[in-house]
Amino acid sequence: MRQDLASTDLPFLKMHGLGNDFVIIDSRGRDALVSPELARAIGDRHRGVGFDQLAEIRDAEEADIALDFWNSDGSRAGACGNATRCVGRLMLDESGRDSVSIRTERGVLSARRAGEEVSVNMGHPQRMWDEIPLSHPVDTDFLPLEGEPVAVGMGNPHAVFFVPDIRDVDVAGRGRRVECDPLFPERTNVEFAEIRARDEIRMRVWERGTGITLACGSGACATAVAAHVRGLTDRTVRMEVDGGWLTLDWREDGVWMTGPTQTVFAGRFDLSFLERV
Ligand SMILES: N[C@H](CCC[C@H](N)C(=O)O)C(=O)O
Repeated sequence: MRQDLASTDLPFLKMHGLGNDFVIIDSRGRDALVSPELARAIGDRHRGVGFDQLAEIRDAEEADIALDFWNSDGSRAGACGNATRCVGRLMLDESGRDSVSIRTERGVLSARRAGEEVSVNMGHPQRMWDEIPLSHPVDTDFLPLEGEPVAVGMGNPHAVFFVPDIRDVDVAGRGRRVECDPLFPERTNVEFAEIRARDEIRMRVWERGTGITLACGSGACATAVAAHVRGLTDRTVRMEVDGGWLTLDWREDGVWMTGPTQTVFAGRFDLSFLERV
């Protein structure tokens, strides 16, 4: 029976960047196949495979590839820095080049080798209330919420709180509440950051549509931008997240993020799994 199904098996790759974990499906040469239902089914850590985000690779005309991102609740994410670095790693290895271009909802991003690690230019941060987006005009440097977070868009919305001691923060409780605050019409990702030095930040994250994750690349970029905007750090910082360390560098051409990537395993979904979706 399984052999009859073999031709309809769907291969995927499980990768992670600092424990921010992804299922990657390569749809080059065919139509996109991921739907909200399929994303939810694969994203279920008990009945499916489980992931923080699903990334679907697609053909692109103006870049080497295009990438679509899905959260485990079936919603779309406009940006996903760590998955961009992971797929960047695949494309750098596949092409043998030092740089590849990746089209995402927020534009064409560039991924480069950085020794054993991968750097991605996540583009310019969005600071206008309607770009992020927020529901009405407010000071994006000090949002009118308890704790006065900074609002930053990196192709997806982020609210960054500065806290004296990260160990005292109820990330799930506060994250869940802020994610759905009416100030954010498309909900928001929520970061909590403790400044350790002008070049070092400790950050924990609650991701929109996913919950607590060990790392969030776009969230790390948003946090570095927010800290610099508030005058707390320089333009280059090292950031410790639950899954390890990233380097963020806010340059003239955008926010560069550098860190490790890892392939966990290659798997296949069989037709019976897909038919249950
Ligand atoms: N983990 C991702 C971000 C996912 C953001 C997603 N939760 C959203 O709805 O915007 C990253 O490395 O940037």
